[in-house]
Formats: sequence, C-alpha cells, structure tokens
Amino acid sequence: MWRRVTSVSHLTFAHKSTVNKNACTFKCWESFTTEIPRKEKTTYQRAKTPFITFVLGGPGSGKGTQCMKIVENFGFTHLSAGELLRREIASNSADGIMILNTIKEGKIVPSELTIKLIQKEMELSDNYKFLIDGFPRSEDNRKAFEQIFGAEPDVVLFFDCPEDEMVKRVLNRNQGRVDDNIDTIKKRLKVFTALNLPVVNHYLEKGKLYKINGVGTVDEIYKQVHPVFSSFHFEVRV
Ligand SMILES: Nc1ncnc2c1ncn2[C@@H]1O[C@H](COP(=O)(O)OP(=O)(O)OP(=O)(O)O)[C@@H](O)[C@H]1O
Ligand SMILES: Nc1ccn([C@H]2C[C@H](O)[C@@H](COP(=O)(O)O)O2)c(=O)n1
Ligand SMILES: [Mg+2]
Repeated sequence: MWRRVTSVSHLTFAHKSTVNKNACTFKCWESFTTEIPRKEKTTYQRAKTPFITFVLGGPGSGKGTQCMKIVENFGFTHLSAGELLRREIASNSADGIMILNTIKEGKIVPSELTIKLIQKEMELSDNYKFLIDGFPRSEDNRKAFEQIFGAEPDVVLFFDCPEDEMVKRVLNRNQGRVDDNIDTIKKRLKVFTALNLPVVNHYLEKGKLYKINGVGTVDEIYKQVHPVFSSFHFEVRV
C-alpha cells in the first residue's frame, strides 16, 4: 500500500537542510506494502503522450540499478544523463573537456547541453516510455527542461539513501568513473543537498514524488518500485 506522507524532515540528511519548511503540507507517496492507489485511466502511446519518469537520488543511491529492472519489466527506454555526458566526453566533442572538468569537480553541466543530449536520444527512440535518470539535478535543469519540452514528468522516483551507504556503494563500484573517489563524492553529496533536494521538494509539492527507501537488497527495493508502474495503463506499442 502507498500512503500519503506529510513530513519531509527525514530529507534533511546530515547537511544543513535546504528543505522548504512549508513542504510539510505537501503530498508524497511512500510505500509500506505493495498496494498503490489507481491512477486515472490515461493511456500512454507514442506520438500522442510520451510517459516521462524522472529518477532522482544521491550518488550511489541505486538509480541506475533500479532503472535496469524497470526496463526489464515495463519496457522503458533508460536515459542516464550522466552516461550521456560521459559518452560525450569519450567522443572528444567540442564540449568534452568542459564536461570532464565539471564532472571531476562534482558540479552540474549547463542545462541546455544535457537537455540537448536527452532530447536527441528521445527523438532517436521509437519508444514512448522514458526513464530519465539523474535529471533534473537542479532547479535550473528542471526549469530548462519544462521550457524546452513544454512538459512535466508523469512520475518522479526518489531513492532515499543515507550518505554512508551511498559513499560505500560508490567506492565499491569499480567502473573506472573519474568521479568515484572520496574527494569528488564529498563534493557531489554537497551539490546533491544544495541543488537536487529543492527539485525533490518541487515534485513533492506537485504530488508527483514517489519516495523509495533506498536501503536493502536490490530486490527488496524493487518491490517498492514495481507497483508505481503497474498502476498505469500502458498501451501495447503501435
Ligand atoms: N540495493 C543495493 N545494495 C547494495 N549495492 C547496491 C544496491 N543497489 C545498487 N548497488 C550497487 O551500488 C553501486 C551504485 O549503484 P548505481 O550505479 O545504481 O547508483 P546510481 O544512483 O546510479 O549512482 P550515480 O548517481 O553515481 O550514477 C553499484 O555498484 C551497484 O551495483
Ligand atoms: N543532470 C545532470 C546529470 C549528471 N551530471 C554530471 C554531474 C554528475 O556528478 C555526473 C555523473 O552523473 P550520474 O552518472 O551520477 O548520474 O554527471 C550533470 O551535470 N547534470
Ligand atoms: Mg547512475
């Protein structure tokens, strides 16, 4: 079952909170068993209504891991903003050096650039269901997306995970990422608290946020994620 929760005090983490105190009255769906309120019977179909899910959470909170399971079960196309940026670095494009330096510093790449990469992938895809992982990372990302796409996400997943667990996972990841070192992780966590939590709160206000407890095994966490999507009516691809 999903219940609407009214307190966001648990979002303050170890840092000084940027959470809006008024957020206490906002809507947020938090799971405690597997039942979930039925959504309106909108049918999502390519060329008519793209179904957009933003996937938020701190570094190492498990966004990419859970996205793989959503793809397997619901046929979404997974677009990781970080992965698109890393691909851009690898392609030696004109922006590559700037992106690399920004990522090394744990900072956020200019919104227009990231959105351009996301938009290109969406246009190349014949799918209509998208997981946009690691985006929006800031209010600037969010506003620029809404302005350029003229659309808001249908669902926002937020993986809520303690910092010590996130640090442990990132340091054990072993994928050769330039930002998986303790100095950059500390910077990424600060940026997450300062810039990403306001985005989380924005979607909390809008009643679009599904807060997932990011602690547990991959399967335990996915048990909270699955009912979010099984409550929607996706049409068979045309
Ligand atoms: N529930 C879990 N328990 C233990 N380890 C996990 C869990 N989920 C993911 N991991 C591992 O933790 C690491 C980080 O996970 P993942 O890459 O999915 O995080 P992320 O949120 O996408 O991070 P980033 O924002 O840095 O890309 C990976 O090595 C992954 O295998
Ligand atoms: N919207 C985004 C997403 C990512 N980045 C940069 C900064 C992140 O630290 C890095 C890695 O992203 P991740 O793979 O952890 O999602 O990519 C950004 O600037 N803007
Ligand atoms: Mg990731």
